[in-house]
Amino acid sequence: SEFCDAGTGFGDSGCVVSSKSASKLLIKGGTVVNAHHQEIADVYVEDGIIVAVKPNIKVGDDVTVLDATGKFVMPGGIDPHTHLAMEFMGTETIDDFFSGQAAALAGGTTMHIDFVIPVKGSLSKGFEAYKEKAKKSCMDYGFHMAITKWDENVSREMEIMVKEKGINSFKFFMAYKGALMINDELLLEGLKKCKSLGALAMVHAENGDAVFEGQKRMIELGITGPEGHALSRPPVLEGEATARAIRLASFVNTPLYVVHVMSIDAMEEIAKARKSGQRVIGEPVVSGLVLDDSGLWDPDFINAAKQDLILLPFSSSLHFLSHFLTFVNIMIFSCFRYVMSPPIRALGHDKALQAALSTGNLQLVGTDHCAFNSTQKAFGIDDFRKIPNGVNGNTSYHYH
Ligand SMILES: NC(=O)NCCC(=O)O
Ligand SMILES: [Zn+2]
Repeated sequence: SEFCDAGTGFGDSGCVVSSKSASKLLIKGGTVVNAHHQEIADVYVEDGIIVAVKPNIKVGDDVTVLDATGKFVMPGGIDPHTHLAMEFMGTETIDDFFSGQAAALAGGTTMHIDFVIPVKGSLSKGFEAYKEKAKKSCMDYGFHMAITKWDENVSREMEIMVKEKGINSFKFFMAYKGALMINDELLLEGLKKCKSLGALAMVHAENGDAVFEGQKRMIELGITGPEGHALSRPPVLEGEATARAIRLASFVNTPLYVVHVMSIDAMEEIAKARKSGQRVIGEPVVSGLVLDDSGLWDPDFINAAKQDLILLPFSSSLHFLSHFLTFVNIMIFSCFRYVMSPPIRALGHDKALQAALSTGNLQLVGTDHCAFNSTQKAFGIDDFRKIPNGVNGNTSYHYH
């Protein structure tokens, strides 16, 4: 593939790195962007290691030269939060370890960390399954692992993951009642185990019991559309779970990583804990940083529909019908596209999260890339609770 040819081959994918292109490479004339500044310069690489960054580097014929004039040359991004080939809510994400990684590479991300989901609670079975899924990889990746139940075996397997498989971060879902959700007792066991292993505990922080209650309330009120998703799991439930996880981590005295911080409520809990000296990391995601919940409500639905219909080339009735159905599909499901958990929040949370990132109250950005197509999103056409949760975002990771 073109990705393999670019010298990024990895794993069992059959990629072969050509010796000429990989051993000596000059990236010429681009705008080199580093943390401290940017300048037009050449980048000389030998055996995968950057040897020099300066203007007008002269090289011999044995060096592969890439002309980067007019382009930015910057370090590859590391996306700490993705879900590729994830089986979730009765379906599987549309991006697997090839298509998802190809999308990431196109946007300048060169490494990502995905979440292994245990198989019936078994970490080793989950690990084997994800190793298989990842065989088609075309870039670097690592794994976190979710913990979805607790017993002696899980405890032992956590040790094996850390000591033998190179996984040292474990995620606990405080939401998705009846599926991935764990209770406080399990969270405490998990935190203690992470502490004893020197592993990092991560939480998806929403109060799953209250979300369940909120969802029932929406359905009783007759609110079945995507806006019910946001209304049923407001920021207060994210703030509550974030505060609870932080306090339990403090009780156990172990570090905590809060994934996809979507609200001011959660962010302020993290900021407060950090100020008091607790080791807590907060990760906003691209969708939460740059979008607001207006996509879920879409007030222009009818107007947009009229305009597009006039432009449609309907030379035959069949042609018209097919365009119309495609159009309806796009319009209806455009708001479904924004359904993820915790939800994309009302205007204002995005800017506050950006500010928290720039002042250091939040530490790193992920994408939570978890893509479903419109057919999959349509599972929830009559009931927002059945819309597979997740948004895309890994191609645009670097642009934001
Ligand atoms: N975030 C989301 O909606 N989907 C991915 C699974 C998760 O991280 O909760
Ligand atoms: Zn996620």
